[in-house]
Amino acid sequence: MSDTSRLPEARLGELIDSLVTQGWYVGPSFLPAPLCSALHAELDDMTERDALIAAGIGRGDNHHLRRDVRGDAIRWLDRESQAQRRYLEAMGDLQRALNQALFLGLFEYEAHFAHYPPGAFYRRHLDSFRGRANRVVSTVGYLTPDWPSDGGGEMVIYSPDDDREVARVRPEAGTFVCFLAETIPHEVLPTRLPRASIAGWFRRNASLNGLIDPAS
Ligand SMILES: O=C(O)CCC(=O)C(=O)O
Ligand SMILES: [Fe+2]
Repeated sequence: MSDTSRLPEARLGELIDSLVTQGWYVGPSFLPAPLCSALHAELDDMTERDALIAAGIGRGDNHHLRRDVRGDAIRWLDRESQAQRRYLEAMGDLQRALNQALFLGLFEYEAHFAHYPPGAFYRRHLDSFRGRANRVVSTVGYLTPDWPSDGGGEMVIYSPDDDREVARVRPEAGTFVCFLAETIPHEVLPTRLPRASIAGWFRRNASLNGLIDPAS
């Protein structure tokens, strides 16, 4: 893996402009290729070792499995590998850039690996409900190289205003997507191939029923 995981200033600027004007950003070749392949190898290894857990929906007591809604298996990043630390460092750069440009007051980032086996999908949803949770900005980094055009598994982004499809993203290694968690509906179409990604969220400190920043 190369030495640096720093994100180029120009790409960060492009991302911020796009978030401001349309609420979402899609950046092909945004993440360094050596970093993606190290993370991909790590996720493959976790899949083989059965170290992933079926993803659910909802938070806290409301958490439950819904295979009719989402079919991925996940594992939260824990800084155990150099590749994870580099990815999180890059997200730290992004967090600083977002806070400086947009005064979002983001204070924390949480992220999980996600493996979608063939046939899996994630129905249309929002990552955060208005006025409830504290996820402000969503990110997805894709890890599978040479994704074919008939591989399925695209991420579809919808307009918050009129529900029209505004983007369809092939989950190709290096591509990075970022959007406003409370307003941008999106979904993952059924994938034909095993699909590898890291989904993450920048959070703002939120107070709920007198609890500061309740656990997710
Ligand atoms: O993997 C993707 O393209 C999106 C995943 C997603 O929407 C989520 O995990 O909330
Ligand atoms: Fe999502």
